[in-house]
Amino acid sequence: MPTATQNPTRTQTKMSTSNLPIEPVRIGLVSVSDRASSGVYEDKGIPALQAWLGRALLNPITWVTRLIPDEQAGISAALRDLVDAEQCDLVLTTGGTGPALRDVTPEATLAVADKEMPGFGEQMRAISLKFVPTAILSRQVAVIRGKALIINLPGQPKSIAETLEGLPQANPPAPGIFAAVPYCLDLLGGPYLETDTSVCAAFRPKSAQRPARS
Ligand SMILES: Nc1ncnc2c1ncn2[C@@H]1O[C@H](COP(=O)(O)OP(=O)(O)OP(=O)(O)O)[C@@H](O)[C@H]1O
Ligand SMILES: Nc1nc2c(c(=O)[nH]1)N[C@H]1C(S)=C(S)[C@@H](COP(=O)(O)O)O[C@H]1N2
Repeated sequence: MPTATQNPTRTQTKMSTSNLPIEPVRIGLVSVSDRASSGVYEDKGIPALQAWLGRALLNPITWVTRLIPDEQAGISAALRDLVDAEQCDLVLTTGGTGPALRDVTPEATLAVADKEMPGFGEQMRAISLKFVPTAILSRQVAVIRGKALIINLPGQPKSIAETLEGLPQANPPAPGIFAAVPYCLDLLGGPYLETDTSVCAAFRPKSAQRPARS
């Protein structure tokens, strides 16, 4: 069932030292799973995405969620709806990126793309190899549609934090992909994403940084 909900932990408008309010963000979440969508097992994809993003982001978040089967036309339709009608700034999918016959999330994502962003898939596979040797089986992609960034993540619920957060404390550090998402949204004219640096330090060039909050 389509749903749009507010992040209960970050609803009030906060002010920065520079007096700019923290901007709200609309995030679409799509869990692609034949078994979770038909009730064979409970969906853990959307809760895992909300848990990580709710920890990482200071912005008030409106979630728009979809739990759907591995059907290419349905996945593309959900992505178009989340970007074009629901006006999501960022859309994350989980599941359906592997080599199995029914894994078609990358094809469905590329079908709605204005531009491809290959760096995200490259970095996710590089990070994931530090967790599992089967990381190379994920064909995950990221694309721009309109002013929104759409990113595929693997279906295994633990892979969500692994790929978004990476291993920033490792030597050498392995940055997760989310560090690059705030500046990507800046370049698309989206909301200014602010992160809890203990979870994920957003990287922006100095010229794009706003004063830090106290
Ligand atoms: N949405 C989900 N909720 C809970 N667990 C999941 C979810 N998606 C995947 N998993 C777990 O991760 C494993 C690997 O995910 P994968 O996407 O390959 O599943 P799958 O074999 O394609 O099946 P399905 O599409 O029915 O979830 C699954 O076997 C399941 O244990
Ligand atoms: N970080 C991370 N990446 C991962 C995994 C994982 O557990 N953690 N699982 C891999 C496996 S086993 C598969 S088959 C592919 C594709 O998974 P999907 O079809 O569920 O999207 O993602 C890979 N990438």
